[in-house]
Order: sequence, then structure tokens, then C-alpha cells
Amino acid sequence: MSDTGELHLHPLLDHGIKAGAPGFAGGTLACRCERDQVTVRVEGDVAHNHACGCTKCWKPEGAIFSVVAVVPRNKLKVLAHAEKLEVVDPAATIQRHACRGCGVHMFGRIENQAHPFYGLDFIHPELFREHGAAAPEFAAFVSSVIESGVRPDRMPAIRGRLKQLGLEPYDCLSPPLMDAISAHVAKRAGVLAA
Ligand SMILES: N[C@@H](CCC(=O)N[C@@H](CSCO)C(=O)NCC(=O)O)C(=O)O
Ligand SMILES: [Zn+2]
Ligand SMILES: [Zn+2]
Repeated sequence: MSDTGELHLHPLLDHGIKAGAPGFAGGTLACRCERDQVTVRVEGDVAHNHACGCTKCWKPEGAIFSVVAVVPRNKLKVLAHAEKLEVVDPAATIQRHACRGCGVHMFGRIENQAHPFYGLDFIHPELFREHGAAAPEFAAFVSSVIESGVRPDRMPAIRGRLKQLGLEPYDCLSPPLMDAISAHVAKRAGVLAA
């Protein structure tokens, strides 16, 4: 991505963040192919929805950030055209299953059972055909946008805009998620009671 100087964070963020619908029951994620769309069923609402600036998460054209959330892996099921899915980077912790036709990442799965987030799948709520998924809560891996080609001198404006939108910017994950990761590691190491 080249830095054009415009501040397009993400279509779900640029015009203000819409609140989720309490009790959102989930729905169907659809890829962006004109035909033979990959569809994925998700039961229930998303959690930890956030803007992510990392280079690995899928972003719509022109967006600086992705918007990504988690759902329990047993609540996610591919409904149609699973044959079009391929894992983008088999070596990555999060195995992102992308549509070969349009490139959209339909879900990201952690297969390492020792990982703190094992059991959670990463999805992009903008792919829901239904409205009402819980809104983004914070911004993660903000400094990482530089790795996609954003000029470092744009970072104060980017962090400022995120704050204006109510998304606290972090250069890793949010403190509660970082604490959860460290607690998991400490329990495995035996320095914290399980
Ligand atoms: N600077 C790197 C950071 C990549 C990174 O660590 N991304 C996180 C967050 S993705 C969703 O929040 C991560 O957990 N990655 C694991 C993986 O991608 O497999 C960069 O920008 O590439
Ligand atoms: Zn597609
Ligand atoms: Zn990411």
C-alpha cells in the first residue's frame, strides 16, 4: 500500500462507529466474489472487535486498518464453496483462510492448542450480511501500519483520529488481552496458579 496522504482508516470507521445491536445473534459472512460466494455461518455475536494495523490481517482496498474480531471456533461453519478457500500463510500462528477468487479472508484459525487464543477464530465483521455485530473497541498494532507503507510522520494524525473515534491506540493488543496472554504463559510455566 502506498501512502497517498489521505486518512482512510477503514470504511467502518471513517464516518463514525455504529453501535452494535445488543443480543446480535450472528449471521452469515460472505466473500466479495460476484458468483459462487464463499459463505460462513457464525452463531452469536463477536468479541474483542478491534481495528488492527498489522500487515497480516485482511484490509479492504485503500484502508489503513483491518477490523477484526473473534468468535468461538465451534460457532463457525463454512456453508458454501469451501473449495475456494486457501490458507494464506501456513507458517503463521493465525491460519487465515482466504477466498482464492476475491482474496478476502473468511476466517483465521489458531491450530496450536497451547496458544493463549486457541479456540477462537478471527473474522472480519464487515463481511456479515446482517447488521448489528458488536462495534470495534480499541485499535491494535497501530505502529505496524508503517510496515504497510504509511509514512511515520502520519502517525500522530492517525493516533489522534483513532482516539477521536473512541478507539484507544495500542502498538500491540489491548491491556486486558495482553494480560490474558501473560497469565496463560505464567500458568503454563507454573509461576501462577492455574
Ligand atoms: N508488526 C507485525 C505484527 C503482526 C502481528 O503480530 N499481528 C498480531 C495481531 S492480528 C489480529 O489482531 C498477531 O497475533 N499475529 C499472528 C499472526 O498473524 O499469525 C506486522 O505488522 O506484520
Ligand atoms: Zn470470493
Ligand atoms: Zn492483525
